[in-house]
Amino acid sequence: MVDTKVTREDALAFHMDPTPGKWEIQATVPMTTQRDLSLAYSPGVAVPCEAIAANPELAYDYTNKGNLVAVISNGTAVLGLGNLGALGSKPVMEGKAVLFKRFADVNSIDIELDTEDPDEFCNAVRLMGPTFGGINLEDIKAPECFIIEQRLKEEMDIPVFHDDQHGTAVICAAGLINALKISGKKIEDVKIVLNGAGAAGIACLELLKSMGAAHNNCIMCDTKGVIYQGRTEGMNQWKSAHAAATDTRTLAQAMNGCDVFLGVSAKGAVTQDMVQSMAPNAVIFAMANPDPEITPEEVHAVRDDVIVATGRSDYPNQVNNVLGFPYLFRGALDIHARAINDEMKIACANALAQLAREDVPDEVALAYGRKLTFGRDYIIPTPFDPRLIHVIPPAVARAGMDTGVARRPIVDIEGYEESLKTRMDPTASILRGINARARANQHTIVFAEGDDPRILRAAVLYQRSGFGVALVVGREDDVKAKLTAEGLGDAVSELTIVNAANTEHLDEYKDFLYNRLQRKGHDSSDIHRMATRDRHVFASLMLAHGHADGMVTGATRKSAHVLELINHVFDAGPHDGAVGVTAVLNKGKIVLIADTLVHEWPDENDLADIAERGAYVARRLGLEPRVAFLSFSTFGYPVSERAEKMHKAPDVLDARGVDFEYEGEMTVDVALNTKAQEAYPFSRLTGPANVLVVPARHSASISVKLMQEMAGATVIGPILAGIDKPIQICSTGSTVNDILNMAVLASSTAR
Ligand SMILES: NC(=O)C1=CN([C@@H]2O[C@H](COP(=O)(O)OP(=O)(O)OC[C@H]3O[C@@H](n4cnc5c(N)ncnc54)[C@H](OP(=O)(O)O)[C@@H]3O)[C@@H](O)[C@H]2O)C=CC1
Ligand SMILES: CC(=O)C(=O)O
Ligand SMILES: [Mg+2]
Repeated sequence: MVDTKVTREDALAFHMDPTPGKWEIQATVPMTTQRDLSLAYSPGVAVPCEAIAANPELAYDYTNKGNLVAVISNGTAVLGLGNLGALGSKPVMEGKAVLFKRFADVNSIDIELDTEDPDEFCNAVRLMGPTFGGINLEDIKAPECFIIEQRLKEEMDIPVFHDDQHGTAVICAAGLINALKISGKKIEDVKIVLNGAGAAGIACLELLKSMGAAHNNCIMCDTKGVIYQGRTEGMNQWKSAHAAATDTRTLAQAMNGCDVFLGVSAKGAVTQDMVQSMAPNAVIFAMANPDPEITPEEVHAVRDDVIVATGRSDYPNQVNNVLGFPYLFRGALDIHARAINDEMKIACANALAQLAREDVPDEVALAYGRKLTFGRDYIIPTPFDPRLIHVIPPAVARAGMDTGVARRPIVDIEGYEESLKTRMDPTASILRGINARARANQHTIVFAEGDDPRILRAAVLYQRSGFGVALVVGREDDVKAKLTAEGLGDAVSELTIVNAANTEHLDEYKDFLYNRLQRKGHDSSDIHRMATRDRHVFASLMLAHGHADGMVTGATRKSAHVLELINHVFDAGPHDGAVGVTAVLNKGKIVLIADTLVHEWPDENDLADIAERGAYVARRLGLEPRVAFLSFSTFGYPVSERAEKMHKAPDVLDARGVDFEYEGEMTVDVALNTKAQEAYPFSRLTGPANVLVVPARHSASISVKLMQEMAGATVIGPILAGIDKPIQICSTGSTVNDILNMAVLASSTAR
C-alpha cells in the first residue's frame, strides 16, 4: 500500500483552507477600464447576444458554454456512503469539478438539486441546458438514475453522461481487457460475478457484454443475493435484463470457480473464503468507495495469483472513473458533440488499456515513487499520467466524428493532439516530482524555529504526510503549549523536540564551534551561549554533524541575520560558493532566480558560480537548465557600465566548459518569451530560460517580491545551494504551506 495516510483533521483542514470549498471563479478578460466594462457588459455585450439568438451555434464562440460542464447530483448514492442528501454530496461534486479542471482543463461547476423526484430533477437540468456544453450526472441512486439519464439524453442536445454508470464501466472495461491479457483468458470465456446491481453495476455488465462477455457466464448480485431468473424480490427492469439462469443464490455460491469478481457494492462484501474459492489466476476489482469490498492485503493473504484493483489511489491499480470523465468530456466538447455514445466510450476504454501497455515516462514513475511496467500491479494508467490528456480525448473525438455526433469535426487531429499538450500546467508535474523524491528519500529535517506555531504545524504535516522525520528545536513545555493551542495536542507525542538540554552531543557541537570561531573574536562563553541559546546555530550544528539531513529556518528573523548565524557553522559566504536560489512558480511556468541571498553585488566570476549553482538546483528539480544572465540591455545594447559584468559572465562559463545551456546578457522578456527570442537567432538558448541570474541581490529581491505581490506567484526558497547540506530560508511572511514546501524541497534536494 502506498503510504499516504489521511486523517479526519487533514481532510477537514484541506476543505477549509485557504477558503472554504475547493474552487473559485476567475475572469479571463480584463475588467479594469471603462472600455472593458462597455465591452464585457452594456452596451458591447448586446452584440454577441443578438448574434447567438440568430445562430445558437455561435454560443460556442462567444460564451464559455463550449468548455463548461455541470456536475449535477441529488446526493442519493454518494460514493458508497448512501443517501447523504443534496448538500451532503457537495464536497464530492466540488471535487469532481476540480478534477475536470485539473486533468482536462474543462471548466466545471457543481450543482446539487434538492429533490429525489425524477420529474423535478429532469426539469431542473433540462432548463439549464443552454448554459453548458455537457452534463455530468453524479451519485444518483439506481434505478432513478436510469430514468433520469435516459430522459435527459432524449430532451437535451448536449452530452448527458451519468459518470457512475458509464465512467465506471469504461474504466472497468479498460482494466479488465488488460487483466485478462495477463491472466491469459478471453472475455468470451470468463465467468464473471458482479456485486452491486445499481448505477455502476448495471452499466459495467452492459458494456462488458457489448464487448463479448457471454450473458450465460455472468451473474449479478445485490443485497438480496444472486439475481436469478424468476426472482421477484427487490427487482426492477434493469436488474431483470441481467437475471441469470442459475441455481446459485448467494454471492459465495456464485463466486465459487468464477474468473472475475467486480464489486460496485459496499465495504467488506467479499470474504477471504470467497476469494479462495475462485478459479486460478482470478481477477478482483473491488471498486466500492471509499472502502473496497475486500482489501488487496486481505486477498494477498490467501492467494498470490489474483490480480486485484480497487477504486482508491493508495493501492496499485486504481479502477476509478477519474480516468474517464475528464477525457471523455474533453474529446466530446472539442467536437461540440451532441452526445457521448457507446462508440466513444469503447474508444476511451481501448485507448486507456493500450496506454497502460506502453512504456511509462520517467516523470510518472517519479511521481509514484516506483517503476511502473505493464503487469499485475499496473493494469491501468495512473491518474497523474501526463499522456492521458493528449492520448484519450483524440480517441474519443475520432469515434464521435466517425459516428456523426460532432457538430464541429476536428480537421487537423495532429494539431489537436499538440494543442492538448499545452493545456496542462507543467509546474504540477514538477511539484509532484519534488514531493515524490522527498517521500522516497525519507529524510530527517530539523525545523529551527520550534517556538513559531506555523513551523510546528508544518513540521507535523511533514511527518504526517509521510515525508520522513521532523525534529523541532524548542523548549518542550513551550512546544506542547503551542501545539495544543493550535488544536494539535495529539501531535505532541509524535514530534521529536530537540534542544541543548536534551542532546548528548552538546560538547561535540561546542568544540566544533570553538575551533571555527576562536580566531574570530569569540571566547568559550560566547560559544556556550551560541550553541545553547541560538536555535539557528543549534540547528546548523545538528545538520553539520549529520544529525539531520536538511534544515528549515528563517520564518521568524530576517534572512540576512539568519544567514550570518548559519555562517558560524557552515562556510556559506559569497567567497565560499554559496548561492541563494529561489523557485518562482506561476501560470504553468517555473523559473529559478539567483542569487537571492548571498552575493550583494557579484562580479562576472561570481555570476558564473551563481549560474552553476542555479543549474545544479534545476537538475535536482528535474529541469534541464537553460540559464539567462539578465540585464536591462540585450547582447550589448544599450551599452552600460552596469551591464558589463552580465555581458562578460557567459565568457567565464565558456572558459569553464560547463554542460548546460546559458546565454546573455538579455532582458527578462527575451529570456522568457520565445517570440522575443526570435529576434536573436544566434542565441544559444533552445527555449525559454528557466534559471535567471540577476545582476545583484536587490534586483533578485525586487523581482521575487514583485511576482509574489502582483502576480500571486508561488515562491519556494531561497534554498542555500553550494554547501553540502540543504538549508531552506523562509521569509517571515511564509504560510504553513510555504514552510512545508520548503521542507519538502530541502528533503528532495538532499543527498
Ligand atoms: N471505482 C469507481 O470508479 C466507482 C465506484 N463506485 C462505487 O460503487 C458502489 C455503488 O455505487 P452506485 O452504483 O452509484 O450506487 P447505487 O445506489 O446505484 O447501487 C448500489 C447497488 O449496490 C448494491 N449493494 C449495496 N450493498 C451491497 C452489499 N453489501 N452486497 C451486495 N450488493 C450491495 C445495492 O443493492 P440493492 O439493489 O439490493 O439495494 C445496489 O444494487 C459505491 O460504493 C460507489 O462508491 C461507483 C462509481 C464509480
Ligand atoms: C468514484 C465515484 O464516482 C464513486 O465512487 O461514486
Ligand atoms: Mg460517483
